[in-house]
Amino acid sequence: MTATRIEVRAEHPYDVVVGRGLDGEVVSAVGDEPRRVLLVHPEVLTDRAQRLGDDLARHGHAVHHAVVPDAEHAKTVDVAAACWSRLGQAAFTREDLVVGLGGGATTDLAGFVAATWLRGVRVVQVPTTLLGMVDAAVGGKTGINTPEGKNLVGAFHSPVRVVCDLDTLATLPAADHAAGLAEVVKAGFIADERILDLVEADGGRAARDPGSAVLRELVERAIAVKAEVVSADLREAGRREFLNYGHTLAHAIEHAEHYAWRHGAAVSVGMVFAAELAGLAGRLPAGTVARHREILGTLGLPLGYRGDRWPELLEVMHRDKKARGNRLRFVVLDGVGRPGRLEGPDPALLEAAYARIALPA
Ligand SMILES: NC(=O)c1ccc[n+]([C@@H]2O[C@H](COP(=O)([O-])OP(=O)(O)OC[C@H]3O[C@@H](n4cnc5c(N)ncnc54)[C@H](O)[C@@H]3O)[C@@H](O)[C@H]2O)c1
Ligand SMILES: O=C(O)C(=O)C[C@@H](O)[C@H](O)[C@H](O)COP(=O)(O)O
Ligand SMILES: [Zn+2]
Repeated sequence: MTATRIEVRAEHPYDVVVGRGLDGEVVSAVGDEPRRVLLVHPEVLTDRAQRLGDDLARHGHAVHHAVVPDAEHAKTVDVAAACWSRLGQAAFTREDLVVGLGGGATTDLAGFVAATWLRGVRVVQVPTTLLGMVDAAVGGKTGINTPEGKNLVGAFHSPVRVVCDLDTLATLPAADHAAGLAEVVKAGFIADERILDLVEADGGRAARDPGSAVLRELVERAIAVKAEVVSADLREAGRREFLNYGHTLAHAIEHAEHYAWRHGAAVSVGMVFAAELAGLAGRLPAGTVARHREILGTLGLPLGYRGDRWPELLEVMHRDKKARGNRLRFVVLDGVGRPGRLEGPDPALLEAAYARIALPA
């Protein structure tokens, strides 16, 4: 099956390549001249990293492996510093490259290391989770967490290519697959209703099948949504905020759970909350609010969170990047494909919306 190429027009244009058996796309993105390559990956992907590293070495590149902690544990200043040390010891120059191989946490870290080393070296992103393919590795947002919150330190740094090899999804645990579908559904609600129709068609079965043609269409559609938004507003001066649908509450939940929750699971809860908020504000019909619960529920994603944690969540949400001064700002929908903002909502409205998703402790 031929690969699909979706272009992102950022500081430089680059392709997101979707297909199967795509290691050659990584090698060609690194280029013909011999380079030093830092291949950043978690231990769970060592075999895959070894194969890719050998391939790069056969093409004359000097490959250095940086094995980083799994999942969100990778997104710390200590791990970034360990990567900078590897780059320094191997005398990486501005001609050399970083390759991020892994889920969104790994590609966020690898992108951040590339953004900061010598004030910016090239990065090739090779996402191995559904979430990484449809969202995290695309668009050049890179970052790490601090004790105060998620993604509080980072940089916009576009990759030179994103290589989405669907074969890698065969080993992805079902819960991580579902988490990725949450971001796919997000793209559907903000910009592409066909995504929602596809998920609904068979009660989500095809979407949950990593080998299905439906999943491939969902992946390509979600990437197309992100590529279009990022091409129009790379640095989030306006429209890019819509990609943050559901994330204001989601990031606070992840923080409250010390990152034991998957990002996509938290985004699912965050979208239900945002839908309830828009419903109570009189902006979204009850049927569309219910559609959030139906679709996300079908995919086995959570729809609520502990009621007793509201004060803590509210405090953390004030550190959201969309907040201005003491005013919270939420992305809400005025309909499917019609995202907008809710600025400085009345605290009673927020609490009422939260009451609708609150679960017993
Ligand atoms: N930069 C962005 O625009 C952006 C967008 C969305 C999400 N994110 C970030 O992405 C992260 C979440 O990404 P994620 O959901 O990919 O989680 P993750 O990176 O934590 O990966 C999930 C799990 O899957 C494992 N894994 C990865 N590939 C595998 C494979 N092929 N087979 C088996 N196991 C595999 C990982 O080791 C990990 O345990 C969060 O940190 C989130 O903030 C960033
Ligand atoms: O690309 C974007 O822009 C997004 O907001 C995509 C989100 O899915 C993603 O989780 C992002 O990392 C959140 O960004 P942040 O700016 O809120 O840290
Ligand atoms: Zn996200």
